[in-house]
Amino acid sequence: MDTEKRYALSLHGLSPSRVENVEIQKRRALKLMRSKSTMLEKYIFLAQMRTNNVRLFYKIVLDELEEIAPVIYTPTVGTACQEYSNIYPFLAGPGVPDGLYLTKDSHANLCETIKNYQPFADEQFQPDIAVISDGSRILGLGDLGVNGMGIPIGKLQLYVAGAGIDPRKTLPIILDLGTNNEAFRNDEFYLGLRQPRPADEEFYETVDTVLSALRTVYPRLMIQFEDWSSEHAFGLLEKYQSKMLCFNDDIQGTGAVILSGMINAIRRVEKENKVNPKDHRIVFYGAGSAAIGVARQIQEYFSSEHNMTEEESKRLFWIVDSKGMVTKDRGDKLAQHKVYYARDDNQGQQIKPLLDIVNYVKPTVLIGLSSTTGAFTKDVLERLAELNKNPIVFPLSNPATQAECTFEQAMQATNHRVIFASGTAFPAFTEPDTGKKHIPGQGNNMYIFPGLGLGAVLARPVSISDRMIYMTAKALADSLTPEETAQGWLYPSLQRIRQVSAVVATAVCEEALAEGVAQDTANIDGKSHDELIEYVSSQMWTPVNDAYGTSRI
Ligand SMILES: NC(=O)C1=CN([C@@H]2O[C@H](COP(=O)(O)OP(=O)(O)OC[C@H]3O[C@@H](n4cnc5c(N)ncnc54)[C@H](OP(=O)(O)O)[C@@H]3O)[C@@H](O)[C@H]2O)C=CC1
Ligand SMILES: CC(=O)C(=O)O
Ligand SMILES: [Mg+2]
Repeated sequence: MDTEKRYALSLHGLSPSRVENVEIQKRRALKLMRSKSTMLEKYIFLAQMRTNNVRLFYKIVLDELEEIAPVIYTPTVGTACQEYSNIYPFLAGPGVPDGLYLTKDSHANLCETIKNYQPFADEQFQPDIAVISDGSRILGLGDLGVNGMGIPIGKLQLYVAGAGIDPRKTLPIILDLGTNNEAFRNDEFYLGLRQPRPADEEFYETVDTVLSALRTVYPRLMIQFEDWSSEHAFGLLEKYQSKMLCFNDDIQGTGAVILSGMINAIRRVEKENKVNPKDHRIVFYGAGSAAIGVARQIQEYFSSEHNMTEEESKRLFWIVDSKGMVTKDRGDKLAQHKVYYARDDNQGQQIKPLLDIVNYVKPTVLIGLSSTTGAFTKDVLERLAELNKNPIVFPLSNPATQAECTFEQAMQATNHRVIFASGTAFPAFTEPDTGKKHIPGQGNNMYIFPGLGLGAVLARPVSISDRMIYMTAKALADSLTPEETAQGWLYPSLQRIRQVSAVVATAVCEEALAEGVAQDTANIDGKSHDELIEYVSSQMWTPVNDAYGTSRI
């Protein structure tokens, strides 16, 4: 802050005399952050910086996204959530809320409680996007109750960094309905309700009340459901998808991002190994919200782009859950979301070990969304490499501790032939003999949700259709530069995240216009594709053009 401003605001004499620009502030902050010995300490340091100096925080996040994303997002956000009740008092500054905490008791004056989250007391800055979780399935770490707040916060930080949503227009929400995590309920430091989660009737009624209140207070709000257990994730999506502006990131965002990487992997093996796309056989290890969401998107791709009938495209998938391969005649009552993909051609065979399933199916693609560390063993990976010149292996569970295998394990077991993407970024792998360096893909919904949200905010469709989600996947797949494609990458460089989000947001606007459901058409209708990308990009908030949230120095 310059000297004149200090006088104007009566802040003169309250800080050292030197007036600094944001570049030197950034260098100092990075030096301090890098000196921290653990990732959690870095997380706490950055959370404090966000409270004290939002502008500097986002300058650093944007400029150094590849270094900072693993701190504010997966994997460290997983540790932060596990520790949230222990670190919470040291994260935000006094009087600066980090998000909106709702319980059933807030009901009496719900709208007032929602309005009470006003870090920016200005009509102009009403929230555009809320990310809401009930903390029941936080990454692959299970029920973390109120500690799950780290997830909505982290996702919204990526909305700002990735798609230029103004931080003043973001609303992180945790709906604290208790927790079934007994260790937390017995922990003296746990900050949430110490009661078991309610039965379904009360659950759906409470969520309904909260969503109605949110929409009453902020009628333009887009709501992202995040990390709700699969038991409820599908039910909520089905109930609200066509009724309000919302989507489920774990089902739809993940579906789109993985389809996108899969399109590029399929193109690669078609070009290099002449594998006919229709000959793919895809095993999903895990059958929860993420796996089924991904399967649905990939199926849509085969139906739309490869003219397969629904029955043909459905038969490309074998789904595996904790009891083994999902079949119609397994003898247990399948959860509703598993029924569609349950096989009926297994001739009575029920197979459980993954290696046996691989031998039975002979897959070209193995996708992990099971939160089961190390499930893709050396034997499994070696067998895939025998079956395929370039096996496609996506261990997508988060954080890295839950991943089905590491990049190094996949490279070693396949003689460096694997086509790979994981949910949390793994380090690059260097071939010991040749020194050739391989960069793994990161199949994480962070490539989709920021652009999807920005597109929804700009076009304000009545609701988010399945086709819009599908179009984001195609746009992301086509967003790679020729250099990125030549290197065999499945996803674009994170450094280009804003360009990529502009392309994704444009796809949403175009599809909303095509479907005739866009409500804010004045600025987007009648523009060419390139003009629309330019317009979308021009709407992104940047920390350098805005003095908001600067510190006192
Ligand atoms: N990369 C990305 O962008 C994303 C990654 N994810 C990750 O996906 C994972 C799963 O999320 P979600 O689907 O919501 O979670 P769920 O807990 O609903 O699903 C987990 C699934 O894995 C199955 N499973 C558990 N143990 C085994 C086992 N030993 N063998 C085979 N299957 C097993 C479960 O079986 P059963 O049904 O029998 O219990 C269940 O179907 C999480 O780690 C999450 O972080 C999620 C969203 C995005
Ligand atoms: C990335 C994400 O949304 C998850 O792991 O749940
Ligand atoms: Mg999630």
